[in-house]
Amino acid sequence: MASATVTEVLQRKPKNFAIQTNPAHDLHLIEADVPEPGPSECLVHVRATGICGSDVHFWKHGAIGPMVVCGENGLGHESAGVVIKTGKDVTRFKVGDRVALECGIPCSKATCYYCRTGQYNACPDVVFFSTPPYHGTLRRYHAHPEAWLHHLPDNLSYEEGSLLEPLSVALAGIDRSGLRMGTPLVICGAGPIGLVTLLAAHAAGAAPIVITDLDENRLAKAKSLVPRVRSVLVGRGVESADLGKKIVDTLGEEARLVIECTGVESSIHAGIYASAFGGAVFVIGVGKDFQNIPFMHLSSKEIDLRFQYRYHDTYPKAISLVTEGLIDLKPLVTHRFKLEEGVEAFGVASNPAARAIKVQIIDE
Ligand SMILES: NC(=O)c1ccc[n+]([C@@H]2O[C@H](COP(=O)([O-])OP(=O)(O)OC[C@H]3O[C@@H](n4cnc5c(N)ncnc54)[C@H](O)[C@@H]3O)[C@@H](O)[C@H]2O)c1
Ligand SMILES: OC[C@H](O)C(O)[C@@H](O)CO
Repeated sequence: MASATVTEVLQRKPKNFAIQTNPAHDLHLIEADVPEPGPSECLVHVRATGICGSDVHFWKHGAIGPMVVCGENGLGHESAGVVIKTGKDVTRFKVGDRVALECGIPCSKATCYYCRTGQYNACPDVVFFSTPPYHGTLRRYHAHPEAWLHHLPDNLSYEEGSLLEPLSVALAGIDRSGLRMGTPLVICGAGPIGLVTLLAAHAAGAAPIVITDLDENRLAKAKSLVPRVRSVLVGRGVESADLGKKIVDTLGEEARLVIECTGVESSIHAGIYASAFGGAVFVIGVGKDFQNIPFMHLSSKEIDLRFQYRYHDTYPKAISLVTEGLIDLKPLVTHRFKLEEGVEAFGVASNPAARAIKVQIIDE
């Protein structure tokens, strides 16, 4: 079937709706201009965007650590879509190509140590769409540098394309954590990041695996995704050392690796107490600016406490893992909304009673 031209698409859907927040925590739908792609950019009709916890955080709290919402700020960075127009220097994409958007655009200068050495997630001049002051990709039309678009194989839906972003976070963490086949693993938190980490760790051969959460429904979801996972329901107010012991009992041994996906201090502590001598607690979750650590416990058990910040070079790997059938991201999507219903979608994503895992905003 011939691809629709930009004129046809814009005739059918002329309004470039976007979801924005601001320092007054006012989440709203706006109509933005349709951007003209630069010479090395593609204009993308964004077809699917997942709502991330950080989007909710920017809306409700106005900041994540040093990233502070200072003005009108468009949200969304888990997106996939179709190219509807190309800049004059674009060589790898044509109109009609289906793409996943990698939303952190580093400076890529040879003078940038981090870009030069491949650690582009550390580029100090990165433009990360949706992180203030940059608008996000939760909009109908978005101009994206061709270098940071990835071809979406035919057997991957736009939704799966958007889920490559949280999968990227998990893959980056798993890669740097040194997880191996047979590593006894604990995953703290069964939100989207914990669940994607579970899928990836299962595919990578971690065994046995325990996952924790405060929410029984999320643990049930984990079990439905990976039946062999063992779950620990975290009671509020339980001492972290006691919880650590319960996790060890459930795992059957002390953990060689804990991948922490909540950023909550007590959960990090429980992970530390569940670790073996020489083990590692690898923190993906983000949380309070200052947190205490059980210093002498870490010291006397030589437990490494390490962190992950976004990702680099994960999209091609993520695409292969999903295309080859090792990781199925589809069951993570629990709710779907139209772009025009974006504010309502955020209401569901931020309401625990709605039991959402991944809320998607779809624009046909
Ligand atoms: N490092 C990075 O680059 C990066 C990237 C993406 C997301 N994140 C962070 O990862 C974390 C997880 O993201 P998400 O989208 O899954 O968030 P989420 O809030 O949807 O899920 C967190 C889960 O942790 C559970 N939880 C809370 N306190 C707990 C406790 N004490 N013990 C066990 N479970 C507990 C919650 O019930 C929830 O299910 C967030 O902090 C997010 O900001 C970090
Ligand atoms: O996956 C990317 C993360 O959600 C972002 O780094 C966010 O936490 C702040 O921009």
